Amino acid sequence: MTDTNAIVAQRVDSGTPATDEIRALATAAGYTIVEEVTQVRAEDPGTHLGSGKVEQLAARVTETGAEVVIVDGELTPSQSHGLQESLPDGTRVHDRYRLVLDVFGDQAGTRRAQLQVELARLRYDLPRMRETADAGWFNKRAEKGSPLYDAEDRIDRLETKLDDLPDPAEEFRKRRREEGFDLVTIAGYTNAGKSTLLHRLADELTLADTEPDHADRDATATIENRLFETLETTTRRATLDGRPVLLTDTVGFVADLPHWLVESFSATLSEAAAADRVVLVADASDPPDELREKLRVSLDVLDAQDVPREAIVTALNKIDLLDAEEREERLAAAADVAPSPLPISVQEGTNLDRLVGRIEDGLPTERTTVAMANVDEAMSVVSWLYDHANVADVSYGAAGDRVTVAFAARPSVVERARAKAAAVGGVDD
Ligand SMILES: Nc1nc2c(ncn2[C@@H]2O[C@H](COP(=O)(O)OP(=O)(O)OP(=O)(O)O)[C@@H](O)[C@H]2O)c(=O)[nH]1
Ligand SMILES: [Mg+2]
Repeated sequence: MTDTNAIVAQRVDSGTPATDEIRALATAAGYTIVEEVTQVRAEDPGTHLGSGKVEQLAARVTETGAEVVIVDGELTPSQSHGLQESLPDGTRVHDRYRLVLDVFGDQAGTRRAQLQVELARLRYDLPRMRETADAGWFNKRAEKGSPLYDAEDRIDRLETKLDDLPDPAEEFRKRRREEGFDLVTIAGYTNAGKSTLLHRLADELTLADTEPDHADRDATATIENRLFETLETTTRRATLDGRPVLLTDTVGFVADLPHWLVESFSATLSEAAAADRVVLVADASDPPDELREKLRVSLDVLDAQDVPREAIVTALNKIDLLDAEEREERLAAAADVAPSPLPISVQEGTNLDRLVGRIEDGLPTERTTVAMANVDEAMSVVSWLYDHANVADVSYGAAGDRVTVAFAARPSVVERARAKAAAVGGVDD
């Protein structure tokens, strides 16, 4: 964490400036905010803020001794440069994306996350380096040892390194999948309640939790630190209506997250692609337009990962914060972009049974029967099936010498049931 004084600057086209979110982000990145400067006007192509406002900002930087100016928005490389030139020497200018990268950087706990953040930073810095490079320097960019060459070279090497780096969590999931577990991934914007949902569902564990809780953060974290709380995927075992699944929590998306940044965290997104079901969690307490937009972006990201739409269950969380009219309004807004969104409150447990039902609906099942000789051991197979499958019917044939069980279960359970039946004298049906 840095301990640096910063001024927050925000420009809005119209309406009223609101700096809560950018302040929370800046604080999470370790900055002490000593001042804020806001403006309502059209964007200035050269310096983002209007020239009068930039002068005022420069004066405030001098008076407060702030080292950094944080602009709540995306600055083009030339705007960054233009703004920097207008501020006292040595003032650093960060935009919203740079800040997000700082927060990610501070919280990156594993080697993989650190490399991903470094890669994202370089992808962000590269066009800005090109912008500030003088012509002579720019022309030499192909030469080894020049900053641009080094940055491009490092990007290439980081991409290769990340491809080659074994991911223990991925290995774990792969193994479990081979053992026949269904995979359910929880995705969505930061702060939507994904981790809360994971814990809620995983709390209903009936089997021992086999994986260390590696990515859970300090429960005493301050409210500011809740943004991007999850930077590593966490997988827990959960039992949904008697069916064991692996539930994976993922890194939250952020508003206006540019694509290159999303791609830098594609390891987390590939979790979504590998899953049987994706629960897309949205914060229903966001204003309707924002809710709709966040869902749209989330669905785009999932589309880009080739997640089929049928595999997605959309949940509108935190409805405990809304009255009946607001709920209707949010549901209508969400339904514009995502089919049949389900209103839930993880905190109060509202509609979680319906959510579990919808998750289950899409999991692969096979309907079949096994038949066995009616011997004592056959009864233990029948009771095993009651524990692991959805048993529709048990019948004993006319002569009472055979047992036939009709059931539905995921393919791996079917396979195991067949093996068990064969071991106690299975007969062809
Ligand atoms: N009112 C209300 N708050 C909730 C509910 N579910 C979660 N929250 C709160 O929302 C905040 C964010 O929850 P998290 O579970 O950390 O969100 P997340 O989606 O994992 O966020 P990132 O890890 O940052 O992506 C926390 O303060 C939760 O207590 C809910 O149903 N109602
Ligand atoms: Mg989380």
